[in-house]
Amino acid sequence: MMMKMKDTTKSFKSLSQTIHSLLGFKNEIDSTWVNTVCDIIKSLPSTADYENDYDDSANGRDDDLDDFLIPQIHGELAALNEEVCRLNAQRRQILNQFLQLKGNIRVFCRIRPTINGEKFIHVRPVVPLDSSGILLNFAENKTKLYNFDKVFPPVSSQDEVFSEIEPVIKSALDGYNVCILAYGQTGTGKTFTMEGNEDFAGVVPRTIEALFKQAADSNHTYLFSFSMLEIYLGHLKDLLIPHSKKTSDPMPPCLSIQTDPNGGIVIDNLVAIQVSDFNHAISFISSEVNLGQLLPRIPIKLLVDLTGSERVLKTKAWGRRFEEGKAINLSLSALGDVINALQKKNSHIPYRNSKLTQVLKDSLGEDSKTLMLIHVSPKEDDLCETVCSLNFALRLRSIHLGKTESNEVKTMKELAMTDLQHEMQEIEDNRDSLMKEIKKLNQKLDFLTKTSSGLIEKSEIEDEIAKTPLSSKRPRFMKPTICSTRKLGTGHQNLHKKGIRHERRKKQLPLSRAESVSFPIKGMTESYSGSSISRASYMVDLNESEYSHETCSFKNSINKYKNSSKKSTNQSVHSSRNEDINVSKTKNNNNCVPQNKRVLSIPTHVRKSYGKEQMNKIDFKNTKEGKESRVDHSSPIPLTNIDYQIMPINDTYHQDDCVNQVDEIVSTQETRCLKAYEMKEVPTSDFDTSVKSSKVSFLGSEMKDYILILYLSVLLGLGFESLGFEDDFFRSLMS
Ligand SMILES: Nc1ncnc2c1ncn2[C@@H]1O[C@H](COP(=O)(O)OP(=O)(O)OP(=O)(O)O)[C@@H](O)[C@H]1O
Repeated sequence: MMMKMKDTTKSFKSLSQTIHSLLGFKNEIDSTWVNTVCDIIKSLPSTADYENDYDDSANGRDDDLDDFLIPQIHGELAALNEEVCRLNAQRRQILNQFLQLKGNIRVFCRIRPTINGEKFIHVRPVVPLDSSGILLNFAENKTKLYNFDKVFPPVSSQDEVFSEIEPVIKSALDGYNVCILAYGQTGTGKTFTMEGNEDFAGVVPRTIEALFKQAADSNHTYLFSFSMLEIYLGHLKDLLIPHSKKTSDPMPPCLSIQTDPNGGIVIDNLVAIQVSDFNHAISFISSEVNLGQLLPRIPIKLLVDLTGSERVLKTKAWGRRFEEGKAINLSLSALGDVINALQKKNSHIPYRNSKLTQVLKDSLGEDSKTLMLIHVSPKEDDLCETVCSLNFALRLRSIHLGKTESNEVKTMKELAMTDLQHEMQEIEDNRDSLMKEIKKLNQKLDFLTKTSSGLIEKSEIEDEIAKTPLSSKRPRFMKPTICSTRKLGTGHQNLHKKGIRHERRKKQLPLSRAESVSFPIKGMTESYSGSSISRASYMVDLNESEYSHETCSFKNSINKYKNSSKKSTNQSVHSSRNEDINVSKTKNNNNCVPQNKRVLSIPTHVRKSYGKEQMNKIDFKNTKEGKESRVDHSSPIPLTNIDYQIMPINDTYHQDDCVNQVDEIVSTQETRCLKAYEMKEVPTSDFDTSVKSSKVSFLGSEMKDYILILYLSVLLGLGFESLGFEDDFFRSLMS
């Protein structure tokens, strides 16, 4: 405790020196205000305390205890992992039993609701009876009953459809081949079911999400890769390879269907892109036929959106469309034959009759789970197509059912399935809680092993810090001292602690500036105005010579602008604290800049306060009327590079005496850095035309002075703001 007090007092003692040296105001500034600040800080709990505590606990821990704890945790982990493996195997087995009871090949039927004011003239041609039956009114007083494994009536939701599919998706991660096919006439909702739309996500995005979630929850590492294959007129096409537009473009490599030594199907030359997360994966989904592949050694070809199954004659197609129709029907018929033969357990399965069935060979095999989603239209006009689709389904189903089951058998089956479902849920819950325990123990183990070897991850410490009450954190006032120690060359913190602070700043900054930062967004079609940027956070970004904060701000601003209403051109929006840096707007889409560029301009009121004379000293290269100034930030920027982008708004910065006192501090390094920037275009609507033609060197001493003062003020402002000293205090400091 004494140690802590001593350290903290030392920091406070150096505070006045720090402030004096930062400002170069040694003689002018009355130290009473510094003492006042010190008193306030003393009364506040400090994260220095926390960090000392942390260090104490890390350094002063009993090594013998570690030696005892680490093997004990290893033992616990091994036991838990074993139990998880056991539960996984049990769950896999039960899921498989459940799916076998349900049927490895199942046929569902979804009836599209009426859309766009569709009306029935006579009777409804397709009437859902219950969860598995459909009544078809195909002629006056003539009906036919069709049974399915599941019927989704027009009112059924995407959720309901997916809940039936989900167990099959789970079994894909258990190593079973899975194939989900959407079949039906054009316009019956195949794409709606498979892809859905923004409001009603379909099977594809839900499946991908479920796969990633399940992979994340499991204690195995999965590698996902994506391929997209289209079968058109009997030819294979890789949808991940862009279409060649010119004849001179190189031809994409030929795709061919091969069989690997294990009997699995491999498409030679098909591009497979490794996907890291859900969003990455989903960005690839847009094709007619999507074949997903899951590695390692668990190939699943799923989510197949088949082309419309309508009869060629009905469509009155000719030429290429006729050929298309023929090819589609041939492959669908071949698919029916394959499923038919599989259901009959024939010794010969006619996979080779079409490219579609060749590609799907291993997904339609004996151990695979296949779901066929038949889509039908509710319209009378489509009755013939509906009959065709239902008969296609019937062909698959009738064999599948073989001997009809008695009601008793059906009920028993259902009861058994419900039991299995409960059992599975219980196992999953148990496994989840074990996984949580494993995670905790792993964290503990990491901490122990790293602290005993002196390696503590920043993030772990951050976590610990985040857990401590806010009041125990060090006020941000102390941050400028890091900068000052750097400037004065008296840095004493070890890298580890610097890392903590840097990381912590990263976490804190967006909070302090999320409301006030904006950058132009690529692709914005409307003009918008940028809002002011928090000087404090901005300066810290540059001070660290890093752009991670900037990126974060940029993302914030993108989100902000995505959500915000459009604002008028040339209107500068400022944060509540009259911030000093203004980031301008683009006027039209063409002027939008890449993400690594920022558009900066000087708002009218700043220009006014700055004065024409000072503005004339700015060297705006390539200035053009009506356009924006562009600054390339793609290369790292040293500490003071920001200089000529910052325009002080607050009049207090204009005091000449301040300017004179900091003059000598402006280094030649800044001059060099300034040249790294190119300010190409500046909005001229409010500008004096003399600014445009001005080629006077920017490095006027007054400008440099303003900039430096602003910089120093910002450093101090960081701390004062945290202490509750807002602008008033900041201004009084400057004056
Ligand atoms: N269950 C549903 N609920 C609401 N709208 C639906 C539903 N099913 C289909 N639709 C709508 O019907 C229209 C046709 O659906 P969709 O494009 O999915 O048909 P499709 O069978 O994929 O056609 P194609 O074979 O031409 O690709 C779309 O506007 C779709 O939004």
